Amino acid sequence: MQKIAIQGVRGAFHEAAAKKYAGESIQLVECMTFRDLCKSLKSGQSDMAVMAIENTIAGSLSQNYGLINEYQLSIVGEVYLRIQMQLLALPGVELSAIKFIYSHPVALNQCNFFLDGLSGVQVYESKDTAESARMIREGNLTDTAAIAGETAAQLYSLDILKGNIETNKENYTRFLVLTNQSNQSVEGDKASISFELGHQPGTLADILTVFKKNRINLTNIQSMPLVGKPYEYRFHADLTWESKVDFEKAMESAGEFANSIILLGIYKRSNFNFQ
Ligand SMILES: O=C(O)C(=O)C[C@]1(C(=O)O)C=C[C@@H](O)C=C1
Repeated sequence: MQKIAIQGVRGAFHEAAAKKYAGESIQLVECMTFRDLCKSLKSGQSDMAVMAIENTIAGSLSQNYGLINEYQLSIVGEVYLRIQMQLLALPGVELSAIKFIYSHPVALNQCNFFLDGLSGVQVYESKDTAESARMIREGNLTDTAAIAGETAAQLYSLDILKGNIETNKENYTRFLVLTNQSNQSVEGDKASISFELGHQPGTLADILTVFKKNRINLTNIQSMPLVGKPYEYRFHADLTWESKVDFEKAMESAGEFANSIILLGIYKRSNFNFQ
């Protein structure tokens, strides 16, 4: 059975993403931080890892781009999940009794509109949505609610006090599937790369022009600070193409413009517009 590392515990959105990618029969390796997830992969404790990378409300989980580079991991796939957030509490507890709300910071960020409308409630960041739900059940906390998914409600026998509290219904999280072996799948039609550029005028424009000329579509570009080199950056980009030859040519020319360029993985693109 495949051992797949996730950030969080059973019932977290990461579990749903892992199962969407690899099927129901997997062995979950629960990691409480994204760094622990990378360590689990590196040490061989897990065969694959699933890592949230961007959300359509909360934005990018920028520290994760840094971790992928730091641990030299490869990307073998991507998964999109529609995310619906529920306010969960012990059965019988009413909203007026809630004094504390716990959830993962990215999950809280997706519910700012709902949270802003509450008064007299303290909101705390926790490691995980499902873990917050479990804490309420195990501690029998009658003044506390968790923001988590429906699966967590079922698993920890909690009621939904308020359903679908995400700020916008078009709420999707993109997860990356990572391994410790290099990956350049021949069937892939999407790639993730990271590169560093010289600090001269036009270097970013030059490399982007290479992609444009070779009909490569950029689906995302991020910059991450280079530690120890203030105000210098490493870029992470996701690329798609119609013809693989275009991608190969683009990578060859891009190499001339970048100080260093790393192919993090070629994989099959996935669609967020499912249902
Ligand atoms: O706490 C969870 O359930 C998670 O799987 C984490 C996480 C994230 O890191 O973005 C995953 C999906 C949602 O965007 C909210 C939280």
